[in-house]
Amino acid sequence: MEQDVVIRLRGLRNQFGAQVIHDDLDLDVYRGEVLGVVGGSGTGKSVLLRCIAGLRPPQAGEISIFGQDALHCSESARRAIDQRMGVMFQDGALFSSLTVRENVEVPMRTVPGLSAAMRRDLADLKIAMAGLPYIAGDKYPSELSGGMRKRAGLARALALDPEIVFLDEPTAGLDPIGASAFDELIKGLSQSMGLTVFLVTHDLDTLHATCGRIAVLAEKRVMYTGTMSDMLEVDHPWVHEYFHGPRARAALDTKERIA
Ligand SMILES: Nc1ncnc2c1ncn2[C@@H]1O[C@H](COP(=O)(O)OP(=O)(O)OP(=O)(O)O)[C@@H](O)[C@H]1O
Repeated sequence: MEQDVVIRLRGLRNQFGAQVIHDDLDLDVYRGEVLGVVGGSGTGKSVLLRCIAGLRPPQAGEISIFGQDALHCSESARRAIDQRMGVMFQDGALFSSLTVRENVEVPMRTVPGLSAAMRRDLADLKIAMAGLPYIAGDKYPSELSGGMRKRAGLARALALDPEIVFLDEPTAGLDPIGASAFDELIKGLSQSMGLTVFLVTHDLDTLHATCGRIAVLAEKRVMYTGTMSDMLEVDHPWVHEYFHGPRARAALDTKERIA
């Protein structure tokens, strides 16, 4: 059966001044999958995420999202695309002067006809979906632990019932227990809501626990895509070191112990 492509990138080029980050980059993301995006530091994983999420335009190439040209459409068409996607940044990127509930309500303010009471109820639902206790809604970001801030960032990314969520290093800085709880949360949300997840990570445990497919950024493009088993067969030096190094072996041991 043909898979439904929700994000299609072709010939993408991103550069800052003379520094070319991506050149002729192609990638397809399928509906309902959790795609793990990996690559050495500075290979442009975050830049790619921001580019697809509409936060910076590429210098060249095509981005199609939900079958629509996301670069050359009207502003209202782009807004409609954006409303179907949510982004969670590394540190949650929450507004420090707003409570968690108010943060989660921010994207809802763009939706006409939602009363303040409805926004509040919906925000509480998203806060619960992200695994936070009800009381967290009244807290300010500075009053939360790092893990709770990430969950609050996830609740905000889920605010508009997105079909795609972008997660930038969701487990960075979490202790192993917090990280594996977050992995379970992502997996659960993806399975229960049919979410497509574009997940930038360095975390091999997260790749094992949540990702059906992996895309490797190297040499300015997506060099390999495939399952974890496919990655183990790749003989590119960085890919081999990453998937066969000591940390990879430890992650594999953990996975086998849990299975
Ligand atoms: N706004 C910017 N202005 C200039 N250069 C930038 C900007 N944003 C990113 N870069 C450069 O683009 C390159 C890719 O950055 P990016 O943050 O996407 O890498 P990454 O793969 O996510 O790295 P890491 O794994 O270390 O987080 C880096 O060399 C970075 O310095």
